[in-house]
Amino acid sequence: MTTAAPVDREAALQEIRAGLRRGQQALADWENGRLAVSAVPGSGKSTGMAAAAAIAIARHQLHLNRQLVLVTFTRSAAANLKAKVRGHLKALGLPQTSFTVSTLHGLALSIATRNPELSNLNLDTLTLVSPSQNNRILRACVEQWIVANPNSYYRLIEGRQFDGEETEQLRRQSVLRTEVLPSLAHTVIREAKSSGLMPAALLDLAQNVNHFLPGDVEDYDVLTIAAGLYDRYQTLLSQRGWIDYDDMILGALRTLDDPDSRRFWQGRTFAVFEDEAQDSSPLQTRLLTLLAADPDDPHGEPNLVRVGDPNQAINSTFTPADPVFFNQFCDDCRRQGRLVTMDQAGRSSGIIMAAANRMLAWVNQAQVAGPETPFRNQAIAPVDPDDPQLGANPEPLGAGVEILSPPTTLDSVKLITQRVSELYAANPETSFAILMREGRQGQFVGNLLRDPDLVGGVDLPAMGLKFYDVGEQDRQTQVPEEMLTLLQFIERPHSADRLKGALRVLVDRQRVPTQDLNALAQAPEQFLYPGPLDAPPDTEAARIARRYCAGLLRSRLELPPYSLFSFIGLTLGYNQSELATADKLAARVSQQIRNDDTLAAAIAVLQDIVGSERFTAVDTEDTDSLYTRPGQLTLITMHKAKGLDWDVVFLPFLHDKTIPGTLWVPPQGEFLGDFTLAEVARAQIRAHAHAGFAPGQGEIPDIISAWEQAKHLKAAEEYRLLYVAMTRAKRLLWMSAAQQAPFTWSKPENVQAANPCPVLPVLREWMGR
Ligand SMILES: Nc1ncnc2c1ncn2[C@@H]1O[C@H](COP(=O)(O)OP(=O)(O)OP(=O)(O)O)[C@@H](O)[C@H]1O
Repeated sequence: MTTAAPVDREAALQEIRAGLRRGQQALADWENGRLAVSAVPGSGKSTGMAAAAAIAIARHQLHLNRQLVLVTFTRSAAANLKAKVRGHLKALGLPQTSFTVSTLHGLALSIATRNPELSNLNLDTLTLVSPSQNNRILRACVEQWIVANPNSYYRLIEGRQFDGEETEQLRRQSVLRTEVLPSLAHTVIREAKSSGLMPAALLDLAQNVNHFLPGDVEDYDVLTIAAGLYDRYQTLLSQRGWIDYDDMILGALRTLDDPDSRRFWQGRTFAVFEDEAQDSSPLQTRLLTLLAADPDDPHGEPNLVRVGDPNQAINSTFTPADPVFFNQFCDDCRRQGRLVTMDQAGRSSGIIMAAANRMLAWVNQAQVAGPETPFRNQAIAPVDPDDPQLGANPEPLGAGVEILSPPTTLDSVKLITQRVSELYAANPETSFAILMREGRQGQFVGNLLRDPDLVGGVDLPAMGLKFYDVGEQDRQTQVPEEMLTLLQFIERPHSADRLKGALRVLVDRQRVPTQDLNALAQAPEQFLYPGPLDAPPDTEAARIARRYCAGLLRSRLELPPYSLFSFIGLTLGYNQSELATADKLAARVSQQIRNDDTLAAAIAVLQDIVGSERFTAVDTEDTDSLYTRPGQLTLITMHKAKGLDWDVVFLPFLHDKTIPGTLWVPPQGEFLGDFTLAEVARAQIRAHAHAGFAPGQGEIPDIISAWEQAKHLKAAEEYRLLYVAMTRAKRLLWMSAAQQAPFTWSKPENVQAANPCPVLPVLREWMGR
């Protein structure tokens, strides 16, 4: 027998550290307590975090019962980080069980479901409410609220003025019942719940709202209405035994309220490292801080390392995440000498970083998004000459930054095609992306690019360039196939093939540990229902597999085929969009089996769907690298592009109507006033959540001030989104605003004169300096 050569651990540790740049090393040198790492785009946050994790594991000799908990925002980020940490641990000869990597919700769910009696969440019985079920619940809440609050409802119908005319009354009722109130409920529940506010607390908050308004402005007591809707929502969810995403976090927090449980989790958690910390809600941060605390010194410093870029916070208008919180954490840490700034980035050419810096400085100084500045004052710097990253800060292509204003949006696309063909001809290994603000712009571009005649005869595919339209591909997920595999197992669990198929899916989705599935599947009956004389594999991994399989089989007895889809989605740990796909699939299948509502019929329909071209499963192993392949032009939204990069990035439709854009009051809702109730309520709740976080915050603003704040919030976020988009480019950042642009992107052919986003003239002037 040969033994592996002993690892010179100290040398290996030094080597890992030497592969880091300055800011990353400061992260790797963390020893205990809190640490804030504020990082610029392209600075290598995950590279730094993976190395820091491995070093901490080695230094503190962590193991299965004393682990480092790494938290990331998405599952693919979790997979990437895990692979990096594993690589380091292998080199160090350290146990792979010394750390976990999960998404925040994944972590919360494992804490909550380990002690169902404390969290009230039981993995065997809970159902994650799907988006469409959620919509139905919201509608039900609205109907119940109307019955219980006829006066408030009538007050809304009256709006700012009303002459009592009957058809107008009916129209207003319909707008309120189907649009305004469901949207208010949707926004408020999310916002309040993730800020840790339950309905009663929201009602209290409503008492503090300033109602001194000018005489001509209608007031509606929006938060009281919102609290009423929220209260009903909670009741309906619990009656049905459903949970939403925030309940997972709340369930975990309830578990940690229990002293024994808290001691258990805190005891096995040595420290928490959080990535993308700018995107966490207050509730999520509370969970991580609690977990990171020392059980013997609960009020001492938690071992909590939070890494993020407040300037890339782009979820604040649809989640309660707000860069205010992470900025505050950074400022607190700075006062104690616990702030690391990772300001060197190797991704882009100097001119691209300089353009992003110029944009950031101008937006902050011009106060284009209200009195608060959208960005943390933090410039991106190039790396040192001896930086470990090969080819850091590459030479620019062309001018590095190119800004155009062609006559129409069609001309923009023609210019892009032209530029791509030149650059691709010069170097077929170049990666390209067109980043759009909204999906409909993507459809417009996609349609043009698929027909060379429309774009001046340049035939990119004929030149060999690959084309990846992410919006289009998104529909092709693995969801249908996985559903089919699990339903087939549920239908015939005693078939070894089907059992194995199901186990493979469970392993691939990281529900069940990797193991020899043949050993489990060879005798399905014994594996699933072992009798006293049977000796099925009895490892921990096998027991986990059995538990999942038993849960699936039980669901067949308890649920109609339609509901099995979301149950399976939950079992497989689907993310929100995958759950939405599962839901859509369920709707489609159940429509086709209306007359034969059986599992067999559902399977037959699914087989058709999976077999058809439209739903061909894509390989989602590593979507990031699929999006950024060399020799490919990728069409993707700015939001999705976060975290990725390309040699050449096109930002074609930068008009002021989209960036920063304006908050919109739909015409049918104008009878209420020049605002939307949902945005008003959001800003009011946020003012409360930010109390103590941002200067001057804390008072709950009146309806008019709240609407003003909502506008600033949106503008600030749009500028950050533009910053994210600009910093995706490595060697050429191409930006344009056509002189004419569509009034709405649902009708791209209807163009009218359009102004550029105010950043463009500023950058142009700066370029010509
Ligand atoms: N120390 C290093 N040595 C070698 N390569 C590095 C190092 N640090 C970062 N890189 C490389 O730099 C690139 C950018 O890193 P990464 O994607 O982690 O940046 P980021 O900070 O997450 O950027 P963003 O926030 O803009 O998405 C990656 O290709 C990574 O491999």
